[in-house]
Amino acid sequence: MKEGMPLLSLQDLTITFGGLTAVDSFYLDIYPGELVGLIGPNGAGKTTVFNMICGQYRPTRGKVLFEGKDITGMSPDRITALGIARTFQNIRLFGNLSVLENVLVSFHVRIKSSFIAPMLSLPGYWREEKQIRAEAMKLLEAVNLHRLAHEQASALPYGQQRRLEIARALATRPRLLLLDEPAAGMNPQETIGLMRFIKQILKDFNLTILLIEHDMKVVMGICERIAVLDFGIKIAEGSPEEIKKNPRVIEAYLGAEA
Ligand SMILES: Nc1ncnc2c1ncn2[C@@H]1O[C@H](COP(=O)(O)OP(=O)(O)OP(=O)(O)O)[C@@H](O)[C@H]1O
Repeated sequence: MKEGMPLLSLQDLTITFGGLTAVDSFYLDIYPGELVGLIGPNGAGKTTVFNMICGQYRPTRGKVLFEGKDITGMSPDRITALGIARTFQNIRLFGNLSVLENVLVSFHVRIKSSFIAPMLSLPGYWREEKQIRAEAMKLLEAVNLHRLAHEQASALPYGQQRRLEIARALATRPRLLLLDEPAAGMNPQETIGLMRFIKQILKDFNLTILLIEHDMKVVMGICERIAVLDFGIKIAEGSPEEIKKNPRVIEAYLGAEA
């Protein structure tokens, strides 16, 4: 067990839609600097967990604590401002805008969504457009997309669109980054690149990452710890080695295939 306070603590997290309990009393602690995987068969409730962390869904029961603070039921904007960012299963970019413009939009969202901003009128607080552009370019450099800054986003190969999407999430300066199936639709080479990329940003941006992923090579290759959901219930948690040989996990996946 890790020492100190978890960055994110999910406690008894539960949500029902009509008669269906999509997530049932889910507990998970994530510590600063960790890269944790969240896996499970289709429909297990993984994305629903993300939606409850980020404020898209309000849990029926239970709590989301971030840095010890109860953020359950807060608006997505406020949660972003507190330092949680996410990407989606389906890439969400402004395809007709350039790579740079896509990141600029995210910076503007960050400034707008900061609930302290309107109260501050300190000179120099409001960054000039020029400074924001410089910052956006710096971010693109850090994720090695700067050479493509003026390309149209939709013209990028799939793997780079994924990186751009992650760069947009990074523009909000998160402490916690939630990645929803980042390797989906990637070819094997793009997947290897993505794994390196995730490990690199974890370090370079001082992040903590929770990752949903179906590609077991990715999950087993980069996660230190993995939680497994099946029909909304956590059936296992442990190291990749432990998860690989866990009979309940094997059964859940074999059952899903059959
Ligand atoms: N807004 C909603 N209204 C009704 N049911 C929902 C809603 N959101 C999710 N569900 C249901 O909750 C369950 C879990 O869905 P979720 O998308 O979280 O699964 P998942 O593990 O992310 O699946 P996948 O791997 O296929 O993306 C599913 O049965 C889904 O139909």
